[in-house]
Amino acid sequence: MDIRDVPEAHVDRAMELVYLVFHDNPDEEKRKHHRELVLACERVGAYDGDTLVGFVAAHRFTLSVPGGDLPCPGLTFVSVAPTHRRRGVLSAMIAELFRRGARQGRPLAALWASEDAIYGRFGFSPAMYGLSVEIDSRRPLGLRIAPDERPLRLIDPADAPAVAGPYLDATRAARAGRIARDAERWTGEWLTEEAEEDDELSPPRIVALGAEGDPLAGYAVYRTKAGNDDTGTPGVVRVDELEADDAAAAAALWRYVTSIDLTGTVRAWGRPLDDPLLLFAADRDQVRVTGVHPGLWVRLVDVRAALTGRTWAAPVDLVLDVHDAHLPANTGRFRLTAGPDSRTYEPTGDAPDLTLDVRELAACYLGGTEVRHLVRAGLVREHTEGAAARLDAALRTDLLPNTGDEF
Ligand SMILES: CC(=O)SCCNC(=O)CCNC(=O)[C@H](O)C(C)(C)COP(=O)(O)OP(=O)(O)OC[C@H]1O[C@@H](n2cnc3c(N)ncnc32)[C@H](O)[C@@H]1OP(=O)(O)O
Repeated sequence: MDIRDVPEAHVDRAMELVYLVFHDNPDEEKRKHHRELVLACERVGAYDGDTLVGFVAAHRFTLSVPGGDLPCPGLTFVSVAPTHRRRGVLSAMIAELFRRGARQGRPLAALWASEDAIYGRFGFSPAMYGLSVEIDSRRPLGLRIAPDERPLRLIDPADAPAVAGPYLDATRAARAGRIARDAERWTGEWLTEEAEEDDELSPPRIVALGAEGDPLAGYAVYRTKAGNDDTGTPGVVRVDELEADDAAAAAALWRYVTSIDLTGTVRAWGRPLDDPLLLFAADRDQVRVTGVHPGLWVRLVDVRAALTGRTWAAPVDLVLDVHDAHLPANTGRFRLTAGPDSRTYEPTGDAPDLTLDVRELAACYLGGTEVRHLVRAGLVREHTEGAAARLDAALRTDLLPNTGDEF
């Protein structure tokens, strides 16, 4: 098997492989869109002779980490021909992407997993969890706080990247795990006329809080679906994104989406575990969490660059004994020292305070999982009492990591 770049001339073949393995047969417009997306990606293929039997595309993403941003390829369209499964094709393609990432200064990699069982073995872990929320909006939303009363205005989707884009950049900096979104990603992924998974949904609507000319206090992107009088099914509002300065601004936006005429259910997916809505809702029978799911999976491809590329909430000085089955440079004992202004991660011969796999480090990296919980689960070994708690204190972030940006 030959693992190499997939040239532009082979992109149609690559997409046929993708549609084959995902049981998909998209219309011409979607094919065109996928082609454009993939052309902008890094592309690795597995060739058996001249036949393309494996394919991975990697978006050239930037991910917010505590205190900054790091380059983070976003793996997608991962496909291996049914004739070539379980022969190590995916493993070989991932190994190639890791080698390139480490060489080219991209310390992270990320993906959304189609199946939980696939990616842990490659050192990926869910770095965050998301909530599905459903609100019964046949009655006014009960709130324990007063909503922000500034005016709400609808924004033309064509203006959203310019109006909401800078706002999103600011919220990205405040919450780790979020992908930078350029105008192409806004229009090509978030604001497509038709929702990919449900063609009954309306085009996207964008509502902003704050008078024209004033800075935004928040915005929501949502789509609606008409109800059915015959079956008594209420109309639905699907909230794709809702960002707000503070709880009062969030309350104003949730009140808006729950008061749209001819709808009776509001659904939101990928909400953060610490969503203030769940606390300021007056009636949790009205605002229900209907699911908790793993969010973005992250891999520390270059552990040193990843750990020194984020800021730390508390001083820490610990020896980590890290195991990485795929990237030997990450394996070994390293002393992590970090404080508000400095961070180092250097090889050491000192006795370890914690022993862990690179996969566990990925789970904790953005503050989405506590090291102590992994110690209790038998996945991290604590040699020095209190070491896990000290690492947790340093990893802690004000807001839990979250993104609903699925790719
Ligand atoms: C980010 C994304 O795009 S997610 C989408 C992933 N793609 C799909 O689900 C499409 C359909 N599936 C496929 O194309 C393929 O089955 C893939 C890509 C999931 C796996 O490709 P393969 O080449 O078969 O994987 P490979 O042979 O390298 O497997 C490596 C190991 O993972 C295991 N593995 C691979 N796929 C799975 C799976 N779906 N469930 C459980 N284990 C799996 C293999 O058994 C093997 O284990 P081993 O090392 O103990 O022997």
